[in-house]
Amino acid sequence: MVERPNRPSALSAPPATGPGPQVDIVGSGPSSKVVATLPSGESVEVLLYGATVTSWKSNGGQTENLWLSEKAALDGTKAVRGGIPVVFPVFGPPPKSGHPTSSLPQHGFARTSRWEFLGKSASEDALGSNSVKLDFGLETSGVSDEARKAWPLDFALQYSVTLTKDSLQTVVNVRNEGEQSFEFQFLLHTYLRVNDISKVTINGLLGVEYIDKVLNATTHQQADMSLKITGETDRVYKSIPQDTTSVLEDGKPLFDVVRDNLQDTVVWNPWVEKAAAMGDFAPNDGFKNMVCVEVGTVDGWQKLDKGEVFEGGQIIKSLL
Ligand SMILES: O=P(O)(O)OC[C@H]1O[C@@H](O)[C@H](O)[C@@H](O)[C@@H]1O
Repeated sequence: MVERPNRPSALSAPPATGPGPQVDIVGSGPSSKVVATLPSGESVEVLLYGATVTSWKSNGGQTENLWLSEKAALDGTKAVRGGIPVVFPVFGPPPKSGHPTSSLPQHGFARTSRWEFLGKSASEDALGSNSVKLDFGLETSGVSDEARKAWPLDFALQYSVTLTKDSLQTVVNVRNEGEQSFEFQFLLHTYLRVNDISKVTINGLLGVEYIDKVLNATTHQQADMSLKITGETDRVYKSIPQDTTSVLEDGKPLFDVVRDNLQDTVVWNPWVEKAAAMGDFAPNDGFKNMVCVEVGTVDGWQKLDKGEVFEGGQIIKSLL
């Protein structure tokens, strides 16, 4: 073999590519869901009804990070009690009258509409770690006649759910497809699973102003570094400067919830009486195993003119 002095050195071999993520559509009709599993075992399940994430497992598939009620309706008859329902175009009860959302039900129609699965894209980083992104779409033509009549505006939502080994990213893209401008609110109603609510602390809200819905919607300021849940809690933290809200249990970090272009966060736990009053909340003492940390834009309204787009979302890191 002729030796060439300037022979290029051998290119390093590309990393061996193992099997990629598995994505399946399971079930049929209103119960259809998309299930994605990484080769390392982590998984996510997204019901087409509401594009509701109903399960997210990390640690090779051994740790469920989301709380889902044992009585959650998963057949498209009712918004899912648990997981990550998508709230759009209004948060909470709509303004009583005089606003375009006034005739809509609490939390709008996105969580009770059937979304379309737009497809998956998988990727692998330099270290061979996989991720998978699932895209879902909902537009004006996909909502019920009732919802369209109540909010007759042309919109398109794209919702992307990306699973990595230790995180779940959920991002929405809202587009005004019509001639008229519109206003909306958006929120990701995430039910995080915890072992014992009495040991949970929530950090990252110090100094932030909040509306306390349990105290007649009065305004307060978070004075303690750590928020503890010791009773019914329903607070809207507004315009939070720091982008991460951390959930700890027994002093150990459980989750970091990182907001992207969403300024507000609702912290909700129904506690004993409210939990018992909800027909789809089970078991009754399930409130001990969950806390909702709901990122969103719900203080005031986002306005989109014709053709404009808004994008916002979260990354939840499982730190267990
Ligand atoms: O029962 P729903 O409509 O799912 O709402 C649950 C809770 O959702 C929270 O986001 C609200 O702040 C609470 O006031 C509300 O009770």
